[in-house]
Amino acid sequence: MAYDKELAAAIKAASLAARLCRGLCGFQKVQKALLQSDVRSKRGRNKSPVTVADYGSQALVSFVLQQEFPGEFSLVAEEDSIDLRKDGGGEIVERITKLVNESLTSDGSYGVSLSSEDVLKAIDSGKSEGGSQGRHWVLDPIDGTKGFVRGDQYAVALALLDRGNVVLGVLACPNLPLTSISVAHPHSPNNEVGCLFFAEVGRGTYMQLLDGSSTVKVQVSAVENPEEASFFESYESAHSMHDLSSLIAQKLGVKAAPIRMDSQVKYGALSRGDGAIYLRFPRNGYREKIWDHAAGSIVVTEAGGVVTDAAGKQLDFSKGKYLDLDTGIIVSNQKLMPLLFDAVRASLAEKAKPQP
Ligand SMILES: Nc1ncnc2c1ncn2[C@@H]1O[C@H](COP(=O)(O)O)[C@@H](O)[C@H]1OP(=O)(O)O
Ligand SMILES: [Mg+2]
Ligand SMILES: [Mg+2]
Ligand SMILES: [Mg+2]
Repeated sequence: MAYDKELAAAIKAASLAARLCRGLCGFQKVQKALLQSDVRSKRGRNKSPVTVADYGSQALVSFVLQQEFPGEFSLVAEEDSIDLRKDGGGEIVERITKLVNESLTSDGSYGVSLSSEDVLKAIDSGKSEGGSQGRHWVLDPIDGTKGFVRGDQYAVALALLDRGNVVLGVLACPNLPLTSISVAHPHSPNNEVGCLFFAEVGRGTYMQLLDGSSTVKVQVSAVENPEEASFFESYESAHSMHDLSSLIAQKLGVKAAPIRMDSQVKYGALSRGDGAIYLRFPRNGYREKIWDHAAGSIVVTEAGGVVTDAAGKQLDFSKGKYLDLDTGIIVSNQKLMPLLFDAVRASLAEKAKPQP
């Protein structure tokens, strides 16, 4: 219907990018494990890691979308080529170009080989600022780079904004087990892994294997009693305040220990009912980016869930690269949300009180 062609292209682009990442760091191909030289620190104050796979994934998704939609094209994406163009970047650019070309050859649809400059240009076409007018693709080429480097969870997250609203989202999750993850088995190394979630506005959320087979419609958990609910939060305590989540969980009466996981895989797992709540409270001063929540939020809302900030407001993706938020992001099903919201408000008030 309205966005069918865009959704098909997004699934193709994210699947190819996931294949590129998997070749470097997957349970199936551990022999091709990430080399030390493949991981860099970004410039600036926030020296977050970036790898050849982050760049390769962004180049590939950008190239595929531009092939599928020649003409007007706008992409808001996490990475840029500034560090790659610096002296000494040549070798890493060659590695990225090789990875991108191997992925394109394995797919066979485009019959081209990209030069290093083509790859750098593809990465840089993600410089759009987004906004409330027109259509913009939104990409996190690897969401959860720290998880990727550790061999844990990560996602290729791609969404489309139309006049400021997220209208479709795809989350490729190469390390997510096909069956439910739980507190007891957060990693399930013996289980088959690799899922892709996709959602289009008004049409529900689906999960399939990364090869495109076995598509099923998914729904968030129907749990109404907080004592039976389990909750997700960041693996990294620097990304979200674990002490605040545990206070909220305690006030709510949640019994289970938190399931700690990297990236928007949390939204995917929640959309199929693996847990009932996701709590995210970044430390003061951190500004959330749209590419960290656009795909995940539509995957959850189309599966029947609710995603708001800590004041209960819907996330607004129309303001450019950043989300303008009150304090944090909370996600749950319709039934639990009022209780969760009360527990969040009470916990924030308690934390704000001066300590005796
Ligand atoms: N200091 C930070 N606080 C919160 N989130 C961060 C911080 N630094 C990076 N991130 C981003 O948070 C997301 C990971 O969230 P989670 O903690 O849920 O795994 C990623 O998008 C990561 O970026 P990146 O895409 O570079 O990995
Ligand atoms: Mg990053
Ligand atoms: Mg991210
Ligand atoms: Mg990223």
